[in-house]
Amino acid sequence: MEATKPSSRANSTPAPEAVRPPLPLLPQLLTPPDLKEGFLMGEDATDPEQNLPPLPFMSTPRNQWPSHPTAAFFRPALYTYYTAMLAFSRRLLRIFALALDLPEDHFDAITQHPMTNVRAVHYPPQLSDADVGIGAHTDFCWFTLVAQSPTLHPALEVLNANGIWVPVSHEADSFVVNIADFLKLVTGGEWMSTVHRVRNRGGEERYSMPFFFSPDEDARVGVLEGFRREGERYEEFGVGEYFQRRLVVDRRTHLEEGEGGEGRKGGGY
Ligand SMILES: O=C(O)CCC(=O)C(=O)O
Ligand SMILES: [Fe+2]
Repeated sequence: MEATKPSSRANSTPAPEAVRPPLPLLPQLLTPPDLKEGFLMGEDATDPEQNLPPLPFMSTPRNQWPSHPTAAFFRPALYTYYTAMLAFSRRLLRIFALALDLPEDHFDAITQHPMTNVRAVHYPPQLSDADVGIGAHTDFCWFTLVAQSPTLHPALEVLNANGIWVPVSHEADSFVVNIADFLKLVTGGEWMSTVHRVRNRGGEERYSMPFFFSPDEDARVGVLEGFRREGERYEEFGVGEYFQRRLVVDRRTHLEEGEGGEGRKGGGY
């Protein structure tokens, strides 16, 4: 369960400002099914650290920084991380463009003021196998870079093509790179979003800091020319709109949809 899900907006077209609501703290979420707690921050044109031009859909503050004096270190520390991860992600997106036989700057035009999130998450040890840190899902961004704390028992698991859950051990000085829905969408399903989950069953505290990197909220995306199948009709759709739909649809429901179907006319989401 994520505190950011705006459940009351499920049936209404969101006002532009409402697509990405203010980012709340994620306190006291130690209730099943998701056994985790954390702080969420993201792109916010009202935070001077981000140096963003005025953007009409981002005119009210989103990030909610703790104000207690003991937390004074937190905002600069997260911004140091955020700034480095944003630059790194932009470079990685260019590498992915080259890997897709596209000019390296192909995605730059729709990733000018990208939707971004850093989550600083704590997973307490699970007391029961019935609990989960975070249930099976794919991420709805271009890709996610996950820094995870070392635990003897790997807690992050990814689902391979044979339906086997593969544990992802901590490796020093490395990130886990999860390909996510927008890369799946533009490649017509050729690149799959990584299905993953967290089960912290080793008795240790676990911390992770995923960085989620998406296209611009006001961009439109569709299946790339080179990945279209003959005879299929394709449509573009708004990134913010897709994001909103994913926020209000349970992630597990999404996993039941036809793989690679999004972006194809009639595929739906
Ligand atoms: O904590 C992790 O390793 C992954 C977290 C995750 O998948 C998510 O927040 O979407
Ligand atoms: Fe995830």
